[in-house]
Amino acid sequence: MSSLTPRLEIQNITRVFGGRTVVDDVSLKVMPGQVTCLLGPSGCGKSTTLRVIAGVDMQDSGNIFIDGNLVCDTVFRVPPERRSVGLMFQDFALFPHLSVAENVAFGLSGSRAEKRRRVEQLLERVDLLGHIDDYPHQLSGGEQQRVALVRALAPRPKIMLMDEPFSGLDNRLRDEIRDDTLSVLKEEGAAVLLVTHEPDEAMRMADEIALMRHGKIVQQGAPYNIYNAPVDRAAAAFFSDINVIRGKVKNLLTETAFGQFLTPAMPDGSEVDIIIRPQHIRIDFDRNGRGPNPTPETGVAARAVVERARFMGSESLVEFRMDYDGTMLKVTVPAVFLPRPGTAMWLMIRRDRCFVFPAPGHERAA
Ligand SMILES: Nc1ncnc2c1ncn2[C@@H]1O[C@H](COP(=O)(O)OP(=O)(O)OP(=O)(O)O)[C@@H](O)[C@H]1O
Repeated sequence: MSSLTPRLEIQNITRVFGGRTVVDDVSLKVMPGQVTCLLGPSGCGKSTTLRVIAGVDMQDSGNIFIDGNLVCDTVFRVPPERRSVGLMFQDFALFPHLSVAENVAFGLSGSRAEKRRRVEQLLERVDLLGHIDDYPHQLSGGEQQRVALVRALAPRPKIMLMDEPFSGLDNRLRDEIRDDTLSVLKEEGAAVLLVTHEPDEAMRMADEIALMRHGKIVQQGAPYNIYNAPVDRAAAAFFSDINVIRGKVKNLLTETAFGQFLTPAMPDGSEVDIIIRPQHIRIDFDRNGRGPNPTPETGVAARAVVERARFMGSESLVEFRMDYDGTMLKVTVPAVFLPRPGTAMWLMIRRDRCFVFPAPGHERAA
């Protein structure tokens, strides 16, 4: 096995329920020590993909390899317990009648002393050695989650499959447990495939994100790339609020309130959406009806009037109506900035942060 062999590889996995294709030709590789997040809206087929990899469900077509060895096609099938896969599912509760030590030791083989050493090592790692003889009902939700994590990791699985493992926890606790979990996973070196519908969670945990929609992976890459180079409008909108500036192509250019944009791939007369995230719009004050001078980076400034301003804690959200065509744009500004409704201001957009896509209904024209 070369160091380039993926720990997990799935090829063209398809799963159909009652005539409906729920997982549609999904291929994916996870390298040793890497955390990949399968991210997508509810019902897009993430959990089904994970269940197929775990071996608790079976694909209708496609192959699964672990360390380059086939573990399942539609004929041959290694049973789940022999795949060296650790599972941490939402509803994968601890055994209530077993102590913490017995829960963690559950999947372990070896002598009593060896098992005890591994249990103690892992419980110490997650600061729960003091609870080794407790029962699950004596632990908080966060503590139970950490026991479930080390129980899954105890037999040193090659792959950890995690399905929304933090969803039962409150926000503050969740951030802490996510970070702890990530460092334990990295130390143990397992390849991780984590299912989540929360972009923040995926960005926080993943080396690589596979964005899934309607059973298909629509984009895959490092969080930075997925966020900054989305494949389409829906992929952009999945990660944050977006603003849409619509225009019509004429002679390879699209005229907007912010000046002209090059839109060479779109035919004349077709409509395009220029997408910009709220944090990439800059604001400036009105100087007796005049705004800042154009720059290559931000293009032409456009006048707009404040409709609403809301304090959001670490930032403020200001909504503007553009003088140009009445389009509403959302802008986030760090710290407290709450201009009164009706205030005229000038907006500039970071041109390097704009994404241009064909408007809905104009996709084929591109
Ligand atoms: N055993 C099954 N029989 C029939 N339909 C199923 C079965 N399992 C899943 N489905 C359907 O397949 C679709 C995808 O489900 P899946 O649980 O994989 O989605 P998901 O992306 O993980 O969503 P969620 O985040 O809500 O769990 C859903 O519409 C679901 O109802």
